[in-house]
This record gives sequence, structure tokens and C-alpha cells, in this order.
Amino acid sequence: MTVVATRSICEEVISAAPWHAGTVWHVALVCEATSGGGGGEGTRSGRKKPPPPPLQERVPLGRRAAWAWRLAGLAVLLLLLALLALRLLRHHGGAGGDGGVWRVALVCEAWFAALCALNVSAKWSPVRFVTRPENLMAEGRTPSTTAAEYGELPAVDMLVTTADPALEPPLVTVNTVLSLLALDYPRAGERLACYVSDDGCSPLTCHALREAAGFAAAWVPFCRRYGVAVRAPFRYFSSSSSPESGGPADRKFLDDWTFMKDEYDKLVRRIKNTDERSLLRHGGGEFFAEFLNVERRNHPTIVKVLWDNSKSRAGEGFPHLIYVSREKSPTHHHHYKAGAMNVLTRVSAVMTNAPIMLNMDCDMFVNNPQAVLHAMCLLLGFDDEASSGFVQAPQRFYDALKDDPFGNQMECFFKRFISGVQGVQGAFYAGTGCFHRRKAVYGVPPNFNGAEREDTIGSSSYKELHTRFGNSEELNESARNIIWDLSSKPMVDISSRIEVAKAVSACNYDIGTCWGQEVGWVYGSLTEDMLTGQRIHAMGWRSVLMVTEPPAFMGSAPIGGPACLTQFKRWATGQSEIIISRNNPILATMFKRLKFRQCLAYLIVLGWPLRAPFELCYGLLGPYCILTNQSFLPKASEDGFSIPLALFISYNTYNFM
Ligand SMILES: O=c1ccn([C@@H]2O[C@H](COP(=O)(O)OP(=O)(O)O[C@H]3O[C@H](CO)[C@@H](O)[C@H](O)[C@H]3O)[C@@H](O)[C@H]2O)c(=O)[nH]1
Ligand SMILES: [Mn+2]
Repeated sequence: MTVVATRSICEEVISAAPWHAGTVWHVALVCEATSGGGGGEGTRSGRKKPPPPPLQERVPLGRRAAWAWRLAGLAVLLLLLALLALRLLRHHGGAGGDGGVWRVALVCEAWFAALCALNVSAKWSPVRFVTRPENLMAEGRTPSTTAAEYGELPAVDMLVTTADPALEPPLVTVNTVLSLLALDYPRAGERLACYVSDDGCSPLTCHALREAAGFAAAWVPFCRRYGVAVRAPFRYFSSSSSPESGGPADRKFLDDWTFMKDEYDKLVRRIKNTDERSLLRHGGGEFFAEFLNVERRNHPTIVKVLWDNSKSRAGEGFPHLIYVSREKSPTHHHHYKAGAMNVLTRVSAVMTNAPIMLNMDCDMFVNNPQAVLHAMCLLLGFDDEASSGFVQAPQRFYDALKDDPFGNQMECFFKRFISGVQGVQGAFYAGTGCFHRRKAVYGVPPNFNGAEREDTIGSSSYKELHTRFGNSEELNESARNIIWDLSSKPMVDISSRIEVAKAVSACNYDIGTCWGQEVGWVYGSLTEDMLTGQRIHAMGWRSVLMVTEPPAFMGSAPIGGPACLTQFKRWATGQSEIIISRNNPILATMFKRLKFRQCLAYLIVLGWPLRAPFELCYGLLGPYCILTNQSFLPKASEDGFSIPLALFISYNTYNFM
């Protein structure tokens, strides 16, 4: 009885003060331990214990709305087919035409019809998942992961990439990192670790992060004490310019708030007023020695442990912070972000080896401090681990242009399209704001067990692991723990692993291994996210879109025309690279476990760059016909005029639904 009572008290405390969830969860675990693993009275008296409340619920979108959607989509498709039939029957091109424009229109509309068919398939079964983090601490629940024997939630390694201190100023990265360090998670200091990859090899970024670690010592407790909603300081101090604006605040809070604001202003000044040369000459002595005379594209690995929580004596503390600038050499391809992510995966493997990894771009911040708890609901909340190989949060943007004029905020993509794909094999990996199972990243199929060991990824022998993961003993040992769900005690002294971390960050480490192909982030495309997500789906994993209120993460999107064009060019190049490669989704469906309808959904996204010629051509048909006195559609007086008219109306209605 006491256990139950204590637990309900725990829950009350959480609902009143969610920022204390960590401590309370710990209390609940202690309760569970003392009650004999949650056995409770029910089992003792022989009564069947009710199942623990669910961590997630699958909510099909309203039946009527879903049918309205499907019918509208089908109507557009049928009308497009009718238009095509009309064109084929009347191939002379109707009144007054020579047939040329008629044929061009036919080709374009055939493309539109094919795309429409793919879209109808992708959006046919929309699904949404609702998360219930409050149930994580319910009676009788044992998280089913490697950490289970400790009765704890799994550890999470948080991987952040930054590449250019000019385009991605250190202060931006600092805010991303601070928001991650201040996440709500039970015993966050021990179970979360933040790794930053700096492809710019900038002493300024390293300096800024070191300063941030100092600031975090005050910032994290402040956020936890007052349940701060947005934990990226630039956002917090800009959205609530005065703490009184939200109603009466007590004296202590006002004092703390003012102190924190002063400290943040000082931090900003320290970061902005530092210049590289004086930093290398006078600042930090030994600390920056490794940055002396380095070239951005030609330098050895630099690894710095900026904060080691195991050395802290204060309370719960906050996550470790590690800076990594991987080795670069003009003779080795660095594989852009995919290369950086693979290095971070290996470095985190030999240091903390968490079974879950969160990936964030440096221009994003955590907008919901309970994001990891929500993600855990989707990672632990299914009976079958195959249901969630990765959990992706929708990309949302702050200070973005209204109505998304350039289309790079992907409003429609994340609102409509993805909830449909969710009903097939799951959301696409979008490159940031995504929680992966390390196992899935390592190329292990779901529910991999001993029987499959011999023929799928080979035996557990070290030789096999070597060919797959490279020649680091420490990395192979950590991979073995992940692949076969062996529990490993968390690393205590991460500083002792710096040399190992440097070895696995070498620019030639990948060579002759499976990294970049079957293991880690896949090389060969500028949109490594699509390719990597597709490989995980092709192994039979599903994925889940994590929709929370407030949104879990916020990022920034380019707001100028030229910057958007550069971004689009990169995406278009990356997607074309996938379509024409041996990693394309059609082959993955034929020879691997990518579902057929998921393949169609991938084709819509990967075919995006091919749309432009058809759309441009069709758009120019109208003006061309006016200038040459022709018509590419049936005239109002002719039979068949009602088809394009109905198509116009139904297509626009469909888009507004
Ligand atoms: O050599 C490189 C190049 C990029 N990055 C990092 O990769 C991230 C994404 O690059 P960015 O230039 O910001 O690309 P975006 O178009 O804004 O990113 C979107 O598209 C990318 C490619 O599809 C995804 O990887 C991203 O997660 C997604 O946000 C940033 O954190 C960069 O710092 C590196 O670490 N090393
Ligand atoms: Mn970006």
C-alpha cells in the first residue's frame, strides 16, 4: 500500500512541477525496488495484475475526415485520367491546334497523374501517435532495454553537428547545447551526454562551448527549479523580456532571473568579443595548443572533454559535454554531415555507448524540455521493438517567414503527407530532431537474436566485428553490447577514453569497414538523412513521428531567396544521387524489407527535383497558347470542357482540406 501511496504522491508532484520529474521518477524506482520489482499486493494474493497504462496510443485520424481525404484524392486522380483519355482520343489537338501543345500537355499530365497516384497511396491511411510520459513511472512498468536490469530509462547520447563558425555562429551552437544540457530526464547527469562535432575546427567554437559549460552550472539548476519552458537562453530571455509579464512573480525568482540574465549577457560578450588570434596566443595556455597552426581541411583529431559530470559533486548535475573536431586530410573524402555523424557515433560508443542517440543540427534548440520523455514513450511503448527503429520530431522553425513562401519550412510535408506515411512504414528521417536506436544505426535488423546470428551479420566473433566496425577493440566491445543487448555499466571516467576516441575519429578509420554503407550514416548523397532512414526501413524497422505540444524542437530555415535556392540545389542533388544509385528505394523493395507503399512514398520525395521541368513546361503552355492563338484545353463550347473545370475545382478543394 505504501508503494501505491508514494507513487500517487509522485504523480501529483510531477503534475504540479514537471521539472522535478527526474527526482520523482527516481523515487518511484526506489519504491519499485523495495516492493520487489513492482510485484505489489495483486500478485501476492493471486489476483491478476492489470497491465500498466500505455505509453503511447495510436489514434487514427477522424474516420469521416480520412474518407473525405481519400475521396477527394481519388476524384483528382480520376479526373486526371479522364483528361488523359480525352487527349488520347482527340489527338489532333482540338479546335485550331497543330497537336504540338496537345502532346506536351499530355506528357505533363501523365506525370501529374503518376504523382497523384503515388500521393493517394501515401496518404491513404493517416495515423497519429499520442504520447503519455506520465505513464513512464506507472506501477508494473519495466523499460525493456539494455538498461532494464538497473530498472532505469535508457541513456541517450545527444549528437550535434556544426561546420562553419561564420555561417553557424558559435553562439547559435551554444544555445543548442545549453537547451540539450537542461533537458528533463531522470538522473540526466549520468544518462545523457552531449557530443559536438565541429567540422570547422574552430577554436572559437571550442572556446564558446567551454564557456557554455561554465554557464550551464547555473543555468541548468535554474531551469529545473523554475520549470523554464524554453531552455535555449537566447529564446528564453527574448520571449520574456520581463519575468513579471507572465503575472506576479516571487522575490526569489526575480532575483534569480536577473542574475541569470546578467550571466547570459556576460557569456554573450565573452563569446562575441573573443577573436581567434588572441585566443590562440593568450587564452587558455595548453588548452588551445592543439588548434595552433591547424588548417581547416588538414588537421589531426581534437577531442576535449568540456564537462565530465562524474567529476561533479553537486547533486544531479548535468550531462557530459564533449567537443570533437575529426581528423581531416586532403587525401580523404570527409563525406560532409554523414562523415561527421559517423565519427560522433563512434566517439560516443567508446565513451558512453547509450542505446539511444538523438541527432540535432546546431541551428536547432529544444523547445519542449520533456522531449526525451516523450520519445521514450515511443521507443519503449510498443510490444515489438521493430515498431520504432527511430522517432522523428517534425521540423518546426522559429522567426520563419509567414506562409512559407519558399516552401522550405515543409508545412504540408509534415502536416499531411507524413501522417499518411506514418500508416505505412513510418515517418522519414529528416536529419535533425531524431532519436535512433543505436542498434538500427549499426545495421542490425529488428528482433535480432542468437538464432539469426550466424547468417545475418555473421557470428559474434571478433573477426566479424572487426570487418564491420573497424579495428578498435573498444569500439567492437561496445558494439557487441549494443547488438546483443548486453548490459554494460556506464563509463565512469570518460576522460580516460580520449586517445581511443581520437583513434576512431581518424579520417581513414572507415576504409575497409562497413561504415557509411551498412553501418552508420550512409555515404553517397548530400541528403544523407533520406538515405540513412531508408536503409533503416529497408532492414524491416518502422519509425514514428513524435508530435508534442509544444513542439519538441525548433530550428531556423533560410529566409532569403538565394540562400533557399542553395538549399534546394543541395537537396535536389542529394535526392537525385539516391534515385540513380544502387541504394534506390525500388531495389530496396525488391531485395530488402522496404514495404511497397513506403517505396512509393520515398519516390515522391526523391522525385521532387524531377518535378520542375514538367511544372515549368505546363505553366508556360498557357502564355504560349495565347501568343500563338492555340488552345491546350478543350474550349468552353467543346465536349469535355467540364473535365478540366472539375479538375481545377476538386484539386483546389483537396489542397485546402
Ligand atoms: O560537412 C559538413 C556539412 C554539414 N554539417 C552539418 O550538417 C547540418 C545540416 O547542414 P545544413 O547546411 O544546415 O543543411 P540544411 O539544408 O539546413 O539541413 C537539412 O538537410 C540536411 C540534408 O538533407 C539534413 O542533414 C539536415 O539535418 C536538415 O536540417 C548542420 O548542423 C551542419 O553543421 C557538418 O557537420 N559537416
Ligand atoms: Mn540547417
